[in-house]
Amino acid sequence: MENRDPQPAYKPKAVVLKTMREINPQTNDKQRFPRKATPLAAGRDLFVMDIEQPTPNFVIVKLGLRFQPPPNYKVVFVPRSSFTKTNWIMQNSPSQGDPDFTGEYQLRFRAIPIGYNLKNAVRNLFSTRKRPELIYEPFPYKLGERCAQMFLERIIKLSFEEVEDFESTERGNGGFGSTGN
Ligand SMILES: O=c1ccn([C@H]2C[C@H](O)[C@@H](COP(=O)(O)OP(=O)(O)OP(=O)(O)O)O2)c(=O)[nH]1
Repeated sequence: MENRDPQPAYKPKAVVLKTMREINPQTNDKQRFPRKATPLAAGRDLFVMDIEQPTPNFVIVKLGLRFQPPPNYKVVFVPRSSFTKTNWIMQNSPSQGDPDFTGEYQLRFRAIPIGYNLKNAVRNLFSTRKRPELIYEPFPYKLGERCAQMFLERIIKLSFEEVEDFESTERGNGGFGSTGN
């Protein structure tokens, strides 16, 4: 009998992403390669391959990866949703990787203060040795742990057309809550 399945399995052809790895001798871990958490996951999880913390509220994570996407593609990095359980943010999320960028990818994170050290604040009034007044949560990801996810996206070619007016819309200039809660 003829197969009349209205939704035949969609098997898109993979776009090949040329990849180079920076192996950190400290981890020397080739296993930690962009990985899907489940077979149908949309993104590939990324691992902390190197980490620097210049200040208590600033962390640079090196992903140990360089990519050369085909010309009309870019890589995009976004945090894992579980990251919202922490008081850290990926500062330029969603971060974009240009197809002509050949360096090692890094992600930059900032902490939101979770408290105030009153004792240090008072001490700072009387001392030249400054102590930290704001309190931050420790950065949640350690070397080798999953820290974000990546996507490959098509770049849409853009050209601008300057016009005098737009077709009117129901929303018009309304934003920032104009449609109610
Ligand atoms: O989180 C990020 C964001 C970007 N990049 C790399 C890839 C990207 O192609 C390049 C430049 O990024 P972008 O154009 O967003 O940065 P910019 O601040 O405009 O700097 P530039 O003058 O280098 O373009 O930096 C990262 O490694 N991590």
